[in-house]
Amino acid sequence: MHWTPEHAQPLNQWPEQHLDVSSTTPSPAHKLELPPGGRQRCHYAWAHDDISALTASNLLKRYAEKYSGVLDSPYERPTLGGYGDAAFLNGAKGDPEPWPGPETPYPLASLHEGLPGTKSGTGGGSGGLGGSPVLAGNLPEPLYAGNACGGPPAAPEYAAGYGAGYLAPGYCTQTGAALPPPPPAALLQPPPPPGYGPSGPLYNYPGGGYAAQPGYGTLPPPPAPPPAPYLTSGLAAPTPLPTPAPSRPPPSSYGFQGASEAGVSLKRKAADEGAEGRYRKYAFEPAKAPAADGASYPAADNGECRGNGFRAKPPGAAEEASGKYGGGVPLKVLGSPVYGPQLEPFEKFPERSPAPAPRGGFAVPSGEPPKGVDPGALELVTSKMVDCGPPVQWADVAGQGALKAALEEELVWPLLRPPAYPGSPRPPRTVLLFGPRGAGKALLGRCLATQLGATLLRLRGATLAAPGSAEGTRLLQAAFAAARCRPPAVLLISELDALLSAREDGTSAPGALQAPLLACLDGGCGAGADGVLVVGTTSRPAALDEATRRRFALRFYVTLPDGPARGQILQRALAQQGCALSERELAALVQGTQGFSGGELGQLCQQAAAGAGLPGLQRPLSYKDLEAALAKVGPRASPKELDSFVEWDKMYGFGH
Ligand SMILES: Nc1ncnc2c1ncn2[C@@H]1O[C@H](COP(=O)(O)OP(=O)(O)OP(=O)(O)O)[C@@H](O)[C@H]1O
Ligand SMILES: [Mg+2]
Repeated sequence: MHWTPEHAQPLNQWPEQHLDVSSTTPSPAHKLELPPGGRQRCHYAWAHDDISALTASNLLKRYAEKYSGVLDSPYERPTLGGYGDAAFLNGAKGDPEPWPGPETPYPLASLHEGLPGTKSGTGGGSGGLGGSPVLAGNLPEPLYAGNACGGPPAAPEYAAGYGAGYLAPGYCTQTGAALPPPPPAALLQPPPPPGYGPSGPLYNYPGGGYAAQPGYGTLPPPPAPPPAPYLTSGLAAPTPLPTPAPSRPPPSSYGFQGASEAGVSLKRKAADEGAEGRYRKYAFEPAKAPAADGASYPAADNGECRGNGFRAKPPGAAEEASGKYGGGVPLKVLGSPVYGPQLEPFEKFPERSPAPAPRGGFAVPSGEPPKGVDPGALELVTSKMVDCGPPVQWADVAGQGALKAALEEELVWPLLRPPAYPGSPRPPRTVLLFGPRGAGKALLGRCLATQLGATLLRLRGATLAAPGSAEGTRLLQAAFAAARCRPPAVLLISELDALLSAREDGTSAPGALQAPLLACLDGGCGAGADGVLVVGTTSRPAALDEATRRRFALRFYVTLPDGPARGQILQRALAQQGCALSERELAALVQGTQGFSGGELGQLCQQAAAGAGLPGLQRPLSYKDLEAALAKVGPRASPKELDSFVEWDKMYGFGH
């Protein structure tokens, strides 16, 4: 390029013409072919001459702001002298050494194309000065992105495709009008994507990704790492974030039924494993001599249970601590008070203490004497229906380990523990035990009363229904009233089906006590009543209509005793008669009594004693006596009947 008259224009007009940001095509005249050093000097001389003191002051101020942003940025910057504007600031005065610029002439066209608002000849839009790595990458001059002003190339660790677009080129020499606003801090401090650090391999962003950027002021946030198809070959895709671990499902409720099923099943499995398991207290007590008071199963919960809050107690301690059917030690351990004072022998209700202490959710006394109840019926109930039998501990029930654990966890514990907070689920107040006759349903009902330290009232459906509907209703109401009057109380209604007398078509027979029963269940166990647990038992669960069935919050199948349980029942029953069979004989007897219920096993022993003509136990029973009795006593429950229990349990039972 040669000298033209244009260059003879006054220096103060040159910037308007040659740095016009609206100019689209650089004039060839703008290109200087001076040696780099001389060109720089020339430029700076023009600028220095053109800028007034005020403008210089403003520029200094603006650049000071800009540099403060750069200094704040976490990026490692090139040395200050590497920026063209540093040279601009220092000008000819402060630049001691000549710039180590390239030897080749520097094209001014690059400066124009990099200015904001400059219409590129290729239609690429304005990327701002060095704002587009794509633009920089496409330029034939490799040093453009690093320094458009003839300075040294950008720091080598800042590859043109990465950080250079944000930093170095944006600070090249510009007039005050063309200066872009300082880049936002977010742009100066974008954390490099994983695997794309400044010293990492060059990453080529897609061209379209930067072309639309109008300038620093409106730059979008740094782009996220693109998907794998955009990656250059050999560049590993960013490591995907590890999939977050699935959150645990929230607990459904804090109710007793919300207990972890796995935990429950484990416990029940352990209970089934026998006396060595964690729930040793569920193990049937070995045969013992008859108790001094004549009770068949002396209370002896010395199962040394650990971990469920109930502790073993020395024989007789339960009676001493809490009287008959007192909760005793277990209730103390649970933090519930002992239900001792009212638990006298159940010939009559004892006198109530004037101000009973609160005893958990189950033990809140009604405080109201029964009203509207026939006094005669009430007297009859209190004198005849209160159970005075010995306490029954879990260990007194042979087998049924899973069922016992379920009853304790889902019924006894929630009843003994007061609600954790207002509005917490109300513990169940009704439970239905169904199964073959003599399977131990009533025994379990008595055990529940013992565990709760509750007064036990026993009703028989057949007895209530016998005198007629009116009389049966009076007795039923009196029983519920008596239970409410003296909480805690367990109302054990055996042969529940006898109260309903359901027909084949599902309707009730005339004179049945279904309606009074439902009314009593709603009133005696409803939300307004506390301290009463109703245990209904039946060997005909199919006779229960839906309304009655729904009134029982829990429904458990009481199965026939299995082999080990049969052996335990037989051992204890025979021990009471002074009979000690050898292991082989006992095993044979257990084998021969398959399908027997606990009640039928007791009948077998009685029959053996009667057949041997030994009412007074002159001699111990022998195996032969039992063999002879086996010919007369057999299991009553047919396989078909047992199947029907299983089916009903599947449909309406709670399993265990
Ligand atoms: N698992 C058992 N362990 C010890 N004794 C048992 C067991 N099952 C039943 N018995 C004994 O069998 C007899 C009958 O038991 P229970 O009255 O509880 O049976 P049931 O299921 O209520 O019968 P029903 O349906 O006729 O009312 C009782 O003496 C009881 O002690
Ligand atoms: Mg019974």
